[in-house]
Amino acid sequence: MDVMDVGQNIEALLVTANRSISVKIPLELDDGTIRVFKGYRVQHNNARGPFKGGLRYAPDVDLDEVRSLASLMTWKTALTRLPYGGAKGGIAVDVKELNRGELERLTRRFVNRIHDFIGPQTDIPAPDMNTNAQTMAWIMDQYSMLHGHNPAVVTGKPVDLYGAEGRESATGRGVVYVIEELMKDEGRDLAETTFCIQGLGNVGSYAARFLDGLGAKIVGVSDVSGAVYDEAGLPVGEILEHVRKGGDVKGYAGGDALPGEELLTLPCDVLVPAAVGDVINRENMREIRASYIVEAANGPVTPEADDHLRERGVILVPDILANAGGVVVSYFEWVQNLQNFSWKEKQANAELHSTITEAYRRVRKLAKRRGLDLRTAAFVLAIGSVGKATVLRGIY
Ligand SMILES: NC(=O)C1=CN([C@@H]2O[C@H](COP(=O)(O)OP(=O)(O)OC[C@H]3O[C@@H](n4cnc5c(N)ncnc54)[C@H](O)[C@@H]3O)[C@@H](O)[C@H]2O)C=CC1
Ligand SMILES: O=C(O)CCC(=O)C(=O)O
Repeated sequence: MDVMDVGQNIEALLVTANRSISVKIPLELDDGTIRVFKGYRVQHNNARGPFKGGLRYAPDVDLDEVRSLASLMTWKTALTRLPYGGAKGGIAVDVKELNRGELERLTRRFVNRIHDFIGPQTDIPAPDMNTNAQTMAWIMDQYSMLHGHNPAVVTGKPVDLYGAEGRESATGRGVVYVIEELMKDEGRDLAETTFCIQGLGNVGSYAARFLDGLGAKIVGVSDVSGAVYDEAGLPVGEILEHVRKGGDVKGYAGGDALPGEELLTLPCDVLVPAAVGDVINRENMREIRASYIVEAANGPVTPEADDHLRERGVILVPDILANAGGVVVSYFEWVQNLQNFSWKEKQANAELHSTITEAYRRVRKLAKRRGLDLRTAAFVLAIGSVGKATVLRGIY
């Protein structure tokens, strides 16, 4: 906060979440067992508009994690100038332990617990780790049973059910738009640049596909099962097809198989962590060999590792910029739902390109002007914008 002109009183307003919701979700499994899950929704700030942010299903989800992810959403929507605040939610559950019907009931019961706190002008959830368009369809349906038909309560829905063309690929596409700008600024040719990507879920797989399409050389990829490396470049299309059919990276036969965590320290020019948080940390920060890190995941670099990498001259594009493509196209979906109108994917991609490259340009310009790293510059812009909205609305 000290590189910004944010007064202490405003600072106190910005660091605390507006509302933190924790709920108990009892669920009867198909075999008759009763399990009790914990669900969360943290609404961090709505000075600039309704709360907005994803829902994640993972065993280690807790209130602290959701709280910090919710604040990232506030800065992300501000940086990209979307008329939203920030929120995040989740359920502490291992999705592999539940079947489809059980997951549907869990999702619907979660909505029953939080429906009074969400809504198209209040708080609009979206997909994140281990949730997808189907999860969003269940949320829309359950919310509509309680409040009347209302597709705009959630984004990232299936295209056949009020979803926006382009939302599924938007986060990975945005990551690649940012990489293209970064490479231009750094005077590098994508075809001569090597990439390692951690995570081949929604974000990582689309980022890999689009980078491959641009002729970039992807030398390493990983998922929770393991990593694969080939310094000559991996056959990305073949790996993605293997994953699409339900396979994991460990089960892929080509390239050199490695333990998953080794992906992060492989020799490459650009490292794209696109999986979970805190993976680049005190344990491995000295072994990172990439010159650039593009944070496709939320919070993949701990503050200590961030300081260390900055001192070493590694250029890092922060999550609130690099992975903002998802929420940008979520915004387009929301607008289309409110207008009962739908755009073609080409339009969504073009608007995404201009929104994200414009945000990147503003960050890069400020960083250059004030001698800041890209993360600090992005936070200066985002926090400044939320602070200004807070003051303009008036505190009483
Ligand atoms: N889905 C979206 O639109 C957005 C997602 N994000 C962030 O991107 C990241 C990934 O999200 P999604 O792709 O949606 O999730 P996902 O659930 O579709 O995929 C997650 C991927 O990470 C892998 N993974 C999990 N733990 C791992 C580990 N310890 N090491 C290596 N790989 C591991 C999984 O095997 C899977 O390939 C998360 O941090 C999420 O918050 C950010 C913005 C939007
Ligand atoms: O699409 C959205 O509304 C939010 C996506 C998200 O959770 C994120 O950007 O981290």
